[in-house]
Amino acid sequence: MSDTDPQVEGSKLPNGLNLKGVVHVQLSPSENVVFQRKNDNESGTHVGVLGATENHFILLPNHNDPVNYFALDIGGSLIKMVYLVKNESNETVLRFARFKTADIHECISFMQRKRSIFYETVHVTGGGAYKFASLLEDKLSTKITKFDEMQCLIKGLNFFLKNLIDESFSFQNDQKIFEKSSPSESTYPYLLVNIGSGVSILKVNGDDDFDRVSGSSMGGGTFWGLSKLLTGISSFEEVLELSSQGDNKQVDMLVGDIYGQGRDYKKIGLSTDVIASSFGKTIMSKTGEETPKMEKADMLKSLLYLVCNNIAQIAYLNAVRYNLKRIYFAGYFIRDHPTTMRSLSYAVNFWSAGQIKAMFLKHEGYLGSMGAFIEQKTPEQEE
Ligand SMILES: Nc1ncnc2c1ncn2[C@@H]1O[C@H](COP(=O)(O)OP(=O)(O)O)[C@@H](O)[C@H]1O
Ligand SMILES: CC(C)(COP(=O)(O)O)[C@@H](O)C(=O)NCCC(=O)O
Repeated sequence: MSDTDPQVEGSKLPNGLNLKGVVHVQLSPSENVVFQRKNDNESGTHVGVLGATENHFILLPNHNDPVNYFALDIGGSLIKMVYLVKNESNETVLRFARFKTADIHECISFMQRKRSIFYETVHVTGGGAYKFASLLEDKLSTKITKFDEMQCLIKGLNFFLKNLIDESFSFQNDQKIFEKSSPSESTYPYLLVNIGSGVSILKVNGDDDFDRVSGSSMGGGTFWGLSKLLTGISSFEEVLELSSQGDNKQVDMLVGDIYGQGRDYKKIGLSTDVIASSFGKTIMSKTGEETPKMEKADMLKSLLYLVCNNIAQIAYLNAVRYNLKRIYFAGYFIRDHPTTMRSLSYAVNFWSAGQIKAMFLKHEGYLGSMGAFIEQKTPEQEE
């Protein structure tokens, strides 16, 4: 285990969560599986193949109140859960779990099994807060408090940035370059690009001050859906693994394929190996010739580039539109996956000629659920 230095001195949120001395703990993969199974004492419906975030937990050494808290972000693809438990040493820890939205019953059983503690309400955000409200209230016999998904994303992101050292990093030459991420006034404004099933783009001006400035339907759902259709693979982890072994040049039409091998289109700054047309090689066969057979890995690499390049370009254009120099990419799509982070970083750097920085987050997939966890009921919601 490796601890980071506590950064917050004695803040206590209105909901009673004592954040003094918050410590971020990262487990090695083997420790993590044992840890999760041993402490949860269950077969591990949500454990499966873990995302990067489930290899962490956050220790709240000064929070001694009874532990009674769950928060959910129910999106188009996945349910992300943040919950508080006591560990073997009776310390309070914040933990992270995910379920497929389509398997919401597994999430509900997980919460039912932890029913030894009483909770007055469950904080829920994302579209599923509305879609599944009565199911959750019914099965959990508790009240659901709904929170706005965009508001929760910002709350969660600012919480992580303020309370954890090493939350945010850039990805340069395949290395994570961590920033001391205590946000000062100069952190704002920034752009948040949340890549979930779809993409939401928010300009964040301050702690609670933001506008959703753009979005795109070409997001994580698109990549995952087309990957399934192209390859028949039904595990997202397998898709990511295979994509990193692929060679997109077998599938994409490059500038050099159009201008002649090795030739750049210098006048407009396009080098020979720039993708001219994603998936373009598929249509380069002569009349009467069969469409060339493509390897799964190569198609997946090409598809990942297509989706990442498109998102990065829209992000870049919005950053220029609002004169922003820093873009945080988040959402469960990223999965700490080097090819994804490399591709988003490369594209932002390419389009902005190095003027705009792509940033990533350790808790990339849990901004909304963390936000819902710390969010408070407003007087309107009480009524
Ligand atoms: N194990 C997984 N199963 C399904 N999708 C996954 C998985 N891991 C990562 N993803 C990606 O994450 C996306 C969902 O991201 P998320 O931020 O949870 O969005 P949403 O809130 O819409 O569910 C999926 O569309 C897919 O691209
Ligand atoms: C509707 C959503 C906010 C839902 O969030 P998600 O479950 O995808 O995380 C998101 O999918 C989105 O912003 N889609 C893009 C819509 C658009 O601006 O074109």
